[in-house]
Amino acid sequence: MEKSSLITLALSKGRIFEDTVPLLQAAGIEVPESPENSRKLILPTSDPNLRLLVVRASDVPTYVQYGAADIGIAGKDILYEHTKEHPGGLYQPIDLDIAKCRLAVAVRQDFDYEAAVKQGARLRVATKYVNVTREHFARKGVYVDIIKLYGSMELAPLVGLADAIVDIVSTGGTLRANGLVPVEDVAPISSRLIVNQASLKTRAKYLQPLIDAFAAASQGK
Ligand SMILES: Nc1ncnc2c1ncn2[C@@H]1O[C@H](COP(=O)(O)OP(=O)(O)OP(=O)(O)O)[C@@H](O)[C@H]1O
Ligand SMILES: O=P(O)(O)OC[C@H]1O[C@H](OP(=O)(O)OP(=O)(O)O)[C@H](O)[C@@H]1O
Repeated sequence: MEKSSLITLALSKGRIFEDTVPLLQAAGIEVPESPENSRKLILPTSDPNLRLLVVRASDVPTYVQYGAADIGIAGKDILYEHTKEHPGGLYQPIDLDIAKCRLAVAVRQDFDYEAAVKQGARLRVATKYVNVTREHFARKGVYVDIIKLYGSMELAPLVGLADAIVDIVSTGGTLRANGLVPVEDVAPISSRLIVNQASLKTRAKYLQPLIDAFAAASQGK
């Protein structure tokens, strides 16, 4: 097969993979192996022109930006952080309306967030989402010290590492299980299709039909 006809799509395993398979199926593309039952990081599809790269959710924009993948699927939370630090190079044509959740500020049940904000106290906020958090509190005019974490943010207020966290909330179950409450929404989140801008120019013939198929499948959900 001519190399340039092969399209590489980067995505993460778990919820994004699971929500993407039905979109591919709607486009007539089957994925015979899944990251749940295979250790392979490059997965073929029933379309000989399309393969999948299984990478960490936070790494998807990097693979696409550098052209190691032509196209990818990433949460707006990840995209926001990535594009702040590495602007340009990524085209984000479609909101796929999958992996829906929200970014929110949460605190311990016994922490009076409104009072702390009113008093103009300097808040310590733990998060993986440093840029979106800095901008959120700057908009509110609240001074914050941001502590970068890579996961299990819910722990930080429980052990005195932070007054508040900014994290993903969906059902609210994780916050509840840890005695935390959401006090403020930061941004609604869903996943977007992202495309390497150079690939789109040089390989539109192969990429555009796939982008159109994703658009149709996500609208028909
Ligand atoms: N509970 C949830 N419900 C719905 N969508 C979610 C939920 N948690 C995260 N997401 C969305 O799904 C995306 C992928 O989440 P996933 O848990 O697979 O990766 P991650 O653990 O956040 O990232 P990484 O592995 O790079 O640290 C997130 O970027 C977010 O947009
Ligand atoms: O409001 P909820 O429905 O409880 O969802 C929120 C949780 O979901 C995500 O964690 P996930 O389950 O993906 O685990 P991980 O990101 O730590 O792997 C996120 O980091 C929150 O902790």
